[in-house]
Amino acid sequence: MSPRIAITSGEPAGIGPDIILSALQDSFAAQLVIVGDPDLFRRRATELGLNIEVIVRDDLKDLTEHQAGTLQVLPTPLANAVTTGVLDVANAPYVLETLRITGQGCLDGDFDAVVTPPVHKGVLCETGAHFSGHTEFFQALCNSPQVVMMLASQAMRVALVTTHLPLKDIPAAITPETIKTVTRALFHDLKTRFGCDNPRILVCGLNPHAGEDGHLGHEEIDIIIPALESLRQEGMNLIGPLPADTLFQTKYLDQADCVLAMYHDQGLPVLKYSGFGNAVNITLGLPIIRTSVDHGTALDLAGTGQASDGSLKVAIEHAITMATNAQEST
Ligand SMILES: NC(=O)C1=CN([C@@H]2O[C@H](COP(=O)(O)OP(=O)(O)OC[C@H]3O[C@@H](n4cnc5c(N)ncnc54)[C@H](O)[C@@H]3O)[C@@H](O)[C@H]2O)C=CC1
Ligand SMILES: NCC(=O)COP(=O)(O)O
Repeated sequence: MSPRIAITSGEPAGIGPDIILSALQDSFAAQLVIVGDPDLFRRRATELGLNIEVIVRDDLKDLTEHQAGTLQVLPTPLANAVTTGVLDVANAPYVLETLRITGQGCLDGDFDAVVTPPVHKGVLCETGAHFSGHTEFFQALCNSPQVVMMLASQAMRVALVTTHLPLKDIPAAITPETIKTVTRALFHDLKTRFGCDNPRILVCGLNPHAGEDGHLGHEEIDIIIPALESLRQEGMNLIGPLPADTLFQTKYLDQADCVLAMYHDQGLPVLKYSGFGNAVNITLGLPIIRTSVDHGTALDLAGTGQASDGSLKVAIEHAITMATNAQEST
């Protein structure tokens, strides 16, 4: 049976609904179900001039294979009607509820994977919830000890030791234990989910020039090098730490299955420069499959028809492939 993929609506005022409506005009070999408010999609389709049929599915048993040009929606009500492009904190609980329903549905076996269009982290935090990202939300929901954010483009995969942290908190978060648990989770998923038999991981230093032998910072000598050495004793193929400013070149990337960056803005700008709009964000270390887009809510583009659906299509295709592989391996 083809996999059943749940797709959240993302921030309702942003481009999430637009890219869903646009992407689902294509065919996908899966049952796709949107968890969101059907009226949101009907209104946005009208605004965008798209002719797409919104089918309400109150019962998941009624889901069918995706038909291009249709949207099957598991209804979840918004608090307020949406003004396109304008955030409304009253709708933030709706966004969180769609994440809870889809994450729990994956844990319960109702869905084979969840795909998440972008949410607005700021408006979710305004509810008083501490929301730094889907990655951390699903980690908490699944009670997972260690998750890893990994983005993949045609050119490269980039995983992160730390996720959504203020810059000032990063050095303290780079500990031997974090490096080891993140690298083990990455190594495991590269083998089991991405078919890398003996994953080769290129590791960035934290400081400029990877610390320049201790003259530009000590984290490499005190923490990163010993942690990598200990992981090598476990049989992992690790290269580095290398200076992050020169690591992203073909000579090194061609030797590796993934780059491990120490923090968000060390690795992701390079990946996004090479493939913005066509990359996928995958959370590793979860008991469920979760993929996402490589971009944010782009409130400026919502309702204009100018938002690219490329990354969402890649995220859906990755979720289908990962879910199919998981079905075949059981
Ligand atoms: N997966 C997620 O939930 C993510 C959510 N965000 C959130 O999105 C919000 C806005 O973040 P920004 O940094 O402004 O990033 P953004 O990605 O929303 O926008 C950055 C620029 O890229 C353009 N852009 C974004 N997506 C596009 C698309 N699909 N097609 C064409 N152009 C596109 C925008 O118009 C803007 O010029 C923040 O609250 C952030 O936390 C950001 C990244 C990922
Ligand atoms: N820059 C990637 C990003 O912020 C996405 O985070 P998440 O919401 O997938 O955890």
